[in-house]
Amino acid sequence: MYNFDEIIDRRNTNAMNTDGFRDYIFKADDSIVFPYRDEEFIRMWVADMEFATPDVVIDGIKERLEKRIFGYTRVFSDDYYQAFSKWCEKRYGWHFEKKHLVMSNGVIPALYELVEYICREDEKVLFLTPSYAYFKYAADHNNRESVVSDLINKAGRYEIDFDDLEKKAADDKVALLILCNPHNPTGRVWTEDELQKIGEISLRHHLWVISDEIHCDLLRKGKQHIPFAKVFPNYDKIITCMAPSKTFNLAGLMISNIIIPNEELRKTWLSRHYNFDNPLSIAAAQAAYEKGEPWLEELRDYLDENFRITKEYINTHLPQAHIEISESTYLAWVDVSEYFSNDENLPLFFAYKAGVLLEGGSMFVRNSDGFIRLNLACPKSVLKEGLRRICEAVRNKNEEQNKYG
Ligand SMILES: Cc1ncc(COP(=O)(O)O)c(C/N=C2\CONC2=O)c1O
Repeated sequence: MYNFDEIIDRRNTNAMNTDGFRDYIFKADDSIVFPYRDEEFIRMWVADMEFATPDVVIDGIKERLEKRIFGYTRVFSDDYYQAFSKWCEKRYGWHFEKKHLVMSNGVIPALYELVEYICREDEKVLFLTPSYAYFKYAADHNNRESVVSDLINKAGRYEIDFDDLEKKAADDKVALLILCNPHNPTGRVWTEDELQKIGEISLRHHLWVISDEIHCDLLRKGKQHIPFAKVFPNYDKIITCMAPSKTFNLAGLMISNIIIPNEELRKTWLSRHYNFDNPLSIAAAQAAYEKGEPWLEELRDYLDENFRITKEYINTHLPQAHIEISESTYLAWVDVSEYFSNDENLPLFFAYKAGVLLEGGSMFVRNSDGFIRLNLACPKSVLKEGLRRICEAVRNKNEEQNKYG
């Protein structure tokens, strides 16, 4: 019913995806001159999608536009809470109180604020690696120390080293665990047993836990998301971050749901946070939660097929690479270490040699050398061209190496 094969021109939309890659991936290094015009790149890097947001969301925005006044706005009406809370109850069997919900213009801005509100200046932030780099930046921004616990890669399935996590959590100065649930970049969907163990460690060491669940709606068919707070309903030091931004391709509308059950922390948030919201974003998010489910289910089918295509193609054309189908997200995590030395700048190699923009290597804090992360949320025709270019560039590199030693 929905056309995910449509190629949509994003030029002249101020999109990070098309216009921000030199700054973000290559640190605005003007000495790098690529043999590709910007529009010739296949873009598989930043985590937003090449698909139009659902028609029901656009209709919701249009309906609000027709009210024609866009003054100071906040989520006052019960409608928004009803839409989002019903979404969580239906899809995750999880209920939270209306007074616990606060709004943020992004999960990352929320992390930046919450690290400051939760951690004293000499306290530390703990998270699992490889990691989305902004978990570290949230600590750095607040001059709080980061402590990391490396995930263990068991033949492509990442698992938590609970002994190491416990050891790090036992440090009296570690005050906060930022949990990525589901996990970016490995795609893991944590099981109830894993969440139980994480929670037991957190409670034993009196940690605050921010459970960043921004990817929770984008699971492979058959997988089930479990909100961390659902496993520990009586522990009020858990903050849950969810949003329509990844699910419905709305990241530019800057609206996220932050659930803070702890009264004191919520009071701090409400007194310190700039507590106004964009009226068009509220309308978009509410429409998404009320009417977006059919689109989401078709999107999930499309992404599942994109993962199948990607695994098959890489297994065929790069036999020494290793890829497992991610349990969640639209991000494939590919081990290409057999083809590269550890110090290779993978994003630079693939941008220059393949005309593909991707993230990888040291962009995920640590425990990620030799890996590339591919955004598969694009039309199949674009995906296939990107995979063709990636594999051809690696094969050519290999042939050159074999020829010249
Ligand atoms: C785990 C996680 N949390 C938060 C965010 C961003 O939240 P926002 O501030 O947009 O609400 C992202 C986006 N991840 C991205 C964005 O580009 N590349 C990534 O891996 C994410 O992966």
